[in-house]
Amino acid sequence: MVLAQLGGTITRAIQQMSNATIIDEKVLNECLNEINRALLNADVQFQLVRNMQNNIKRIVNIDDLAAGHNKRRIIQQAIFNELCNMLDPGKPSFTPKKGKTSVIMFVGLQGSGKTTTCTKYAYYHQKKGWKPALVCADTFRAGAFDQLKQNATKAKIPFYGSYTESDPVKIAVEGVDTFKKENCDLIIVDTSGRHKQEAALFEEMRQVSEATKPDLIVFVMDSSIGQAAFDQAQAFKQSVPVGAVIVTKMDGHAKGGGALSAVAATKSPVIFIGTGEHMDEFEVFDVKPFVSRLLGMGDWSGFMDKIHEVVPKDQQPELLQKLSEGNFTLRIMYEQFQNILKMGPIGQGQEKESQAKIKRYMTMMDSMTNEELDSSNPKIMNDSRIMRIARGSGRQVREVMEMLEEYKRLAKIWSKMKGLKIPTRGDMNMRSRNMNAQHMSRVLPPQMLKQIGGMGGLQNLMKQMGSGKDMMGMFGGGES
Ligand SMILES: Nc1nc2c(ncn2[C@@H]2O[C@H](COP(=O)(O)OP(=O)(O)OP(=O)(O)O)[C@@H](O)[C@H]2O)c(=O)[nH]1
Repeated sequence: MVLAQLGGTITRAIQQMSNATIIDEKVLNECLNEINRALLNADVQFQLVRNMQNNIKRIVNIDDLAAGHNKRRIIQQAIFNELCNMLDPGKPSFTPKKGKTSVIMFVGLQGSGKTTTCTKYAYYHQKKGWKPALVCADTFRAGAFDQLKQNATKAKIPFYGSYTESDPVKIAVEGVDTFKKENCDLIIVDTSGRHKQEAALFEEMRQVSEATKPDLIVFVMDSSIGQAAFDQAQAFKQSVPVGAVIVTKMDGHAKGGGALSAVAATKSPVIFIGTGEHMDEFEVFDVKPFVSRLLGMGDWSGFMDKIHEVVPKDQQPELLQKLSEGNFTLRIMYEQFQNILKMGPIGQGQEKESQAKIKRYMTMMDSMTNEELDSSNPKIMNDSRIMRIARGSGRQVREVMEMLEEYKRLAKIWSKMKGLKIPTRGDMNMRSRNMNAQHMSRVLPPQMLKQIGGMGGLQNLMKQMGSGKDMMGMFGGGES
C-alpha cells in the first residue's frame, strides 16, 4: 500500500526537522512543505492539504518548539490531529441495530467494487448473527443480477432480483418489502453504477432512494481513482443524501489519500475498507488507528506491543532472560499470542480484528517446523519455506509474508531488551513506591535508556504500555 510510503515520508520529514539545531519558521515550513508534497502525491485534494498546513501553523507555537520542548511530538501530534479531523466529519453515520430492520442503499460508479462490497457488508453482519438480505436494483448492466446472485449464494445470503423487470425502482421496492416481511434486519440495495448518461444514473438513484427510503446511503469508492475522488464523491452527495463511505481496493497500489477527499466531499465517515477480492477481506475503519498507522505510530502495533501485559507472572523471568539474550523467536511470539487469546474476547472493533489476525498468524505458525520456530534469524525463511507454510495453512503467500514482517517488527522492538540487566531485588522494592518514569530511568542501564530515547522516550513507552507497574512486570518484577 502506498499509504505506508506516505507515512514514511511524513515521519522522515518530522525527524529531519527535529534534528535541526534551531527550529524556526523556516525549518517548520520546510517540514510542512515536505508533508504537503507527500499528501498531494497520495492524492489528497489540494485544498485540504492547504487547510491542513494553515491549521498546523496556527496550532504549533514556534516559540514553544524553540524552547526545547519535544518538538517532534508537538508537530507529530498536530499532524495526527489534523489528519484525524480530515477523516472525521464530526458526526457518526447511521448505525443499524441487530433485530431492527434497516435498509442500506449502496451507490457508486461501475467497477468501484460496489456489488462485491454489498456482499462483504452482508457477510460481515451475518457472521455476527444478523439476518441480512441483498436486493439487486441494477437493471442496466446485464450480468449484474447474476453476479450478485452468485456472491449471495456463496455466502448463503437471501437475494432478490429479476431477469425480466427493467424498472430498478420497482425491483428495489419489491425486494425491500419481501425481506421486511421475512424479518430480515439488514436489507441491502445494490444500485446501478452506469447509464448512457450520467444525469440518468443520478436520477435513477434519486428515485430508488425516494421509493425505498433507506436508513443509510453508502457511497462506494475505488481507492485508486486518485485526485478524481473529491469531485466524484461530491457528485454523488449532491444527488442523494450519502451518509457513509466505503473505500475499496486498499490492498492494491492505491494511494489511499482519496479516502480523505471522499470524507471531505460527502461530510460522511468511512465505515469500512475493502482489502481484497475475497468476502472476508473487509475491515472496520477506525480513524485514529488508521492515522496512527499512516504516521508509523502503530495501532495494531500498539496492541501487539502490549503483549507483555498478558505474560503470566511465572513466565516473565524466563521470557525476560530469553529477550535479554536477544532471542525473540517465532515460538516466543506464538506463546505470547496464546496468552493474548487466553484472555478471551476483548473489546470490539479494532481489538477484535486484531484477535482474528492473531488467530490467522497462529494457523500459519502451526505449519512451521521446529527449526523455523526456534530460529531468531529471519533469513532462514526463504521462498520455498514461505510457500510451504502458505500451502500448509491454506493462507496466501502474501499473508505469510505479512506475518513475518510483523515478527521482524516486534523482534526489533524487543531487541532493545538485549543486554538488559535484570533488576535486583533491591531495585524491585521500588515497586512498592509509586513507580514513575524518573524511578524507571534510575533502574534501567544507561545504554538501554539511551536506546529507548532518553527520558522522553521512556515516558512515551510507559504511557504506551499502560503504567509503570506493568513496565516493572515486564522487567521481571514478579508479585512475590
Ligand atoms: N483487490 C481488490 N479488488 C476488489 C475489491 N473490491 C472489489 N474488487 C474487485 O473489483 C472488481 C469490480 O467489482 P464489482 O463489485 O463487480 O464492481 P461494481 O462496482 O459492483 O460494478 P457494477 O456492478 O457494474 O456497478 C471485481 O473484480 C472485484 O473482485 C477490493 O477491496 N480489493
